[in-house]
Amino acid sequence: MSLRIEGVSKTFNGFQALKKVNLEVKEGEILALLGSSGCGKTTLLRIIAGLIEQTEGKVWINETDISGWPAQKRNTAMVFQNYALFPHMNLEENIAYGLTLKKMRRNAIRSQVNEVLKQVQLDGLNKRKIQELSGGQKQRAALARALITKPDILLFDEPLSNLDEKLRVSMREEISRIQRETGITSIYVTHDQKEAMAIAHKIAVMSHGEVVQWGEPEDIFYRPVNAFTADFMGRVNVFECQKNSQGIFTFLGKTIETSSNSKAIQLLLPPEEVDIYETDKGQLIQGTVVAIELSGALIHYRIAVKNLHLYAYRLRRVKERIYSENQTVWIDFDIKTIHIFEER
Ligand SMILES: Nc1ncnc2c1ncn2[C@@H]1O[C@H](COP(=O)(O)OP(=O)(O)OP(=O)(O)O)[C@@H](O)[C@H]1O
Repeated sequence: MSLRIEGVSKTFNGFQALKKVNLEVKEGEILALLGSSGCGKTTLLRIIAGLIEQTEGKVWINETDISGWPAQKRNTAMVFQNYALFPHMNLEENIAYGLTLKKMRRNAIRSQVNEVLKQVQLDGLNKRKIQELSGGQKQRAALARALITKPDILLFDEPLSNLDEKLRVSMREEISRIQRETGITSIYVTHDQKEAMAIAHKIAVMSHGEVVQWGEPEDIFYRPVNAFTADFMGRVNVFECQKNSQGIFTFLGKTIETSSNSKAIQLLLPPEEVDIYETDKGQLIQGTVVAIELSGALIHYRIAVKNLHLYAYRLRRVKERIYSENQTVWIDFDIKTIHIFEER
């Protein structure tokens, strides 16, 4: 099933939480709604589920306008951060709950429960009490409970926020796998850009109730439309650049080719594109290492160059030369790797 959000706005007592949001999720795809707290992600999810009603706009599933439909008619299922499992029921009863409401036969329920338990790799734990499950297992249980209803649209509301980093990584792989296998069109709310990049076919970056940019993860990461998206995607090295007296934009002595008519542009110099040298090989730019941070297999250098500070990320390999604080270094980058923002 495909999902389309058309000009959806939501106002709560005069406060506009969503402003004319337009989005589309193709059949079988995951769209990540990415944004900081309060930007309207959950509100949009709840509108799709039919838990609240939009002030204006429409929600379409395939070619059907479901805007006025009650939640129970929509065939969506939600997976929550806090699992929302029933503590007085065991695992099997929790998962069967949606089907018992539909008054299905017990044998049919049992076989479907076993099937989804297998899918989320909890098979054999049917009689476990909820409080005897780990955080990761509870999240699998919550997913199983959503899957058993065979929803047209799966809605994930920050499902991994309560888990530690290692478990988050393995669970997002798991969600990806299950989503691929079932092919259920999904929306995944998160404030974590890494999670969004890892899991989604498309990402919508939201701010103050609006979609700032919407596209493939690679586009959003490498070609953010403005400094807000760049910052949200964890991209450092955003600079402003003025036209010189000859009407040319230059950055650290290099000429930028652009057809921009404005007096100033904003650009991103990807930190992974900055090379560092110990000695001047000619045409290099002199700087001083101001700070060094180790981030897993990467070394983040902050380097003072002329009147600005820029970051250079290098892979921390055994053979890699490691520079020290206050060391004079020379840097270089290919001017073609800079990205100029469309919007300011
Ligand atoms: N029922 C409500 N009444 C009044 N204001 C609300 C209501 N629900 C949400 N809001 C407001 O709408 C805005 C968007 O809220 P929403 O929960 O959608 O944000 P979010 O992006 O999901 O944030 P978080 O990541 O913190 O969950 C917030 O400013 C919130 O306070």
